[in-house]
Amino acid sequence: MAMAEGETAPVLGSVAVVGAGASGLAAAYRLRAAGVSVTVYEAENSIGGKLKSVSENGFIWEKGPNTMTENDPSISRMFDDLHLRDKQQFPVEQKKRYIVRNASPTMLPSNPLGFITTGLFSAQAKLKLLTEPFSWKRTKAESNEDESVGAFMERHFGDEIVDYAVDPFVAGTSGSDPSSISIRHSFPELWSLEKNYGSLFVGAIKSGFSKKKKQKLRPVEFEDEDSDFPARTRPRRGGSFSFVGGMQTLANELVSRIGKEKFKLNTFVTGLACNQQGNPSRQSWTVTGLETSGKRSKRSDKTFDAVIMTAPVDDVRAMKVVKDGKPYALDYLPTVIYEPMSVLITMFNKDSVKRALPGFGVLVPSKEQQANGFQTLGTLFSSFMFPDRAPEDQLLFTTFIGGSRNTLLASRSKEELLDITLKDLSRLIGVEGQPTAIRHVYWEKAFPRYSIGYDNVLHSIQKLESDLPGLFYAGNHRGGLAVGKTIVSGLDAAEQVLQYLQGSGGKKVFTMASLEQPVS
Ligand SMILES: Cc1cc2nc3c(=O)[nH]c(=O)nc-3n(C[C@H](O)[C@H](O)[C@H](O)COP(=O)(O)OP(=O)(O)OC[C@H]3O[C@@H](n4cnc5c(N)ncnc54)[C@H](O)[C@@H]3O)c2cc1C
Ligand SMILES: C=Cc1c2[nH]c(c1C)Cc1[nH]c(c(CCC(=O)O)c1C)Cc1[nH]c(c(C)c1CCC(=O)O)Cc1[nH]c(c(C)c1C=C)C2
Repeated sequence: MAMAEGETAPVLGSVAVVGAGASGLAAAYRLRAAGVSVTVYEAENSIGGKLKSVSENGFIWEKGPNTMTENDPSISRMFDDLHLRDKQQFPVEQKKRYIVRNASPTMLPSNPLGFITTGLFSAQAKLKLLTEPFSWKRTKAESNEDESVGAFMERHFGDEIVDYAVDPFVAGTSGSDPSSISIRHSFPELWSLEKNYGSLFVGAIKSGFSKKKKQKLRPVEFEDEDSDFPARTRPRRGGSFSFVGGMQTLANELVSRIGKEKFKLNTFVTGLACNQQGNPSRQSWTVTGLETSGKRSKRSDKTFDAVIMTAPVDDVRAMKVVKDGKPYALDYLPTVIYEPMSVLITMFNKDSVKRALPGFGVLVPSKEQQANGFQTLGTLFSSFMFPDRAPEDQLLFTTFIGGSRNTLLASRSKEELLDITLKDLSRLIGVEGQPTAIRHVYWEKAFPRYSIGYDNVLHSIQKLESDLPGLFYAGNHRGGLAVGKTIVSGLDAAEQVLQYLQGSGGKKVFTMASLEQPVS
C-alpha cells in the first residue's frame, strides 16, 4: 500500500522484549523489520547477555561464547540483511580438535582413515562403533521414557566411546556430563534416529543425517565475479565462526538496526500485568521495570500489546504477575539446574609455550581428571583460531573450569583457578612461567541443564504462554544452548507475536492491512 508523502508506516503494534541477549535481540530485530514498535528491557548496563567480547591491549577475548554456527536459513537471512558476511571470521583450523588420552592431547579423527589409525580409541572401541548396527542394545528403545545421554550412547557404542568422545563433547558444549542430561532434550535428532531406525548408523545413512545439516543452509546470494562458483549458488561455509571484533559484533549490529533508543538498560523487569478479561486486546499488557542508576531506583510502568520474555526461567519465577486484577502464581515453574562455569583467560609470550598445538582446542575427559589429576574441562586455542585476537608475539587461551563435573571449582578464586590452569596447560602444551595477563569470568548460571525430566520445564513454559495470551517465551531454556539456536528461538517468538497481533488462532485481535513487511 503506497504511503502519501510524509505519511509514516502504520505501527503494527507495540511489544516489550525482556532481555537483550541473543534471543531478545533477534526477536526485537524481527519485530522492527515488520514495523512493530519495540521496547527492549535489559537488567544489565550493556546489551548482548552472554555475548560479551572484550578488546584491550591488542587482545580480543570472550566472556561468553567464542563461536557460533549458522544452522538455520533464518540466521542466514538475518546475516545477509545485516551485511554481516564481511564481518564473519572463520577459525584458521576448524577440524583439529584434541581430546586428552593417557595424559596427552590426542587429535580427534575427522575422517574414516583417521578413525582407523587414531590412538584415541582402542581397537575394541573402534570395532564396537563399526558394528553398532548389529550390537546396539534395545532395552530402552521401545519405551518413551527419557534416558541420559550416557546410558543412551553406551547402549549404542559402549563405555569407551562414552568416556573419550561423548563425555568431552558434552562438557565442551554444555558444561554438563553424559549421566546428568537427557538424550531427548539435548540431542533430539539422535533420539529420533533411534526411534525411527533403531541403529544410529543406519539411521544416519538412511535419513541423510549429515547431508541434511548441510542442506539447511541456502546458497549464498550475491554477485561475486571472482568466485569459483557461479554467483547465487556458492554454498555457505560450514562450521563454527566468530566475527571481526568478537561475538559482541553480532549484538552490536542488531542494536544498531533495532535502534539504541528502543533499549531500557539497567532496567530489571519486576512484574507483568495482563488485563484481558478473557479477550486479548490491544495494550492489555503492563510491564513494570525498576531502573537503577547509582544508588537510586525508579519504577516505571508501560503498556504493550504483547511481551517476549527471554529472562532465565528462575528470573521469571521471581517476577510478580497479575492477571485480570488477580495475582497469578508462578510457583508451577520448576527449579532449573544451572551449570556454573569459570572462564580463565591467559595470555603468554609465544616462547613461554613450548608445545603449542595447531587447532581449535583441547578437551579433558572425566576419566583423565580421575586418572591423571587434570582439573580443567578444556581450553580453546583462541589466538590460533583467530590470529587477530592477540599481538604477534603473544598467545591467547580460554580455559573452562567447573560445570557439573567440578561444580565447586567454578567458584574458586582467580588465583586458585590460575594455579589449576597453569598446571594443566604446562602438561598439555608445555606452558612455562607466568602469563603476561590473566582475566577471570565466573558465570554462576552459565547453562541451564537439560536434565532428565526437563519436560517439566518445557510444559510449564507452555502453560505460561497458554494462560497468559500475548506472552511468548524465547531463549536458551528451550531449543538448545547454542547462540544460533537462541537466535532462532527469538526469531520464532517474533513470528508468533506477528501472528498474534494479526489475530490468527481464532481470536481476531487486530486487523492490519499488511502485516508483514518483508525483511529486506
Ligand atoms: C561461558 C559460556 C560460553 C559459551 N560458549 C558458546 C559457544 O562457544 N557457542 C555457542 O553457540 N554458545 C555458547 N554459549 C551459550 C550461549 O552463549 C547462550 O546460550 C546464549 O547466548 C543465551 O542467549 P539468551 O538470549 O537465551 O540468554 P542471555 O544471553 O542470558 O540473555 C538474557 C538477558 O536477559 C536479561 N535479564 C534477565 N532477567 C531480566 C529481567 N528480570 N529484566 C530485564 N532483563 C533481564 C539478562 O541480563 C540477559 O542480558 C556459551 C555460554 C557461556 C556462559
Ligand atoms: C570446555 C568447555 C567448553 C568449551 N566451550 C563451551 C564449554 C562449556 C561452551 C560451548 N561451546 C560451544 C557451544 C555450543 C554448543 C552447540 O550446541 O553448538 C557451547 C555452549 C561450541 C562448541 N564447542 C565444542 C563443539 C563441538 C561445539 C559445537 C560447534 C562446533 O562444532 O564448533 C567443543 C569444545 N568446546 C570447548 C573446547 C576446547 C572444545 C573442543 C576442543 C570449550
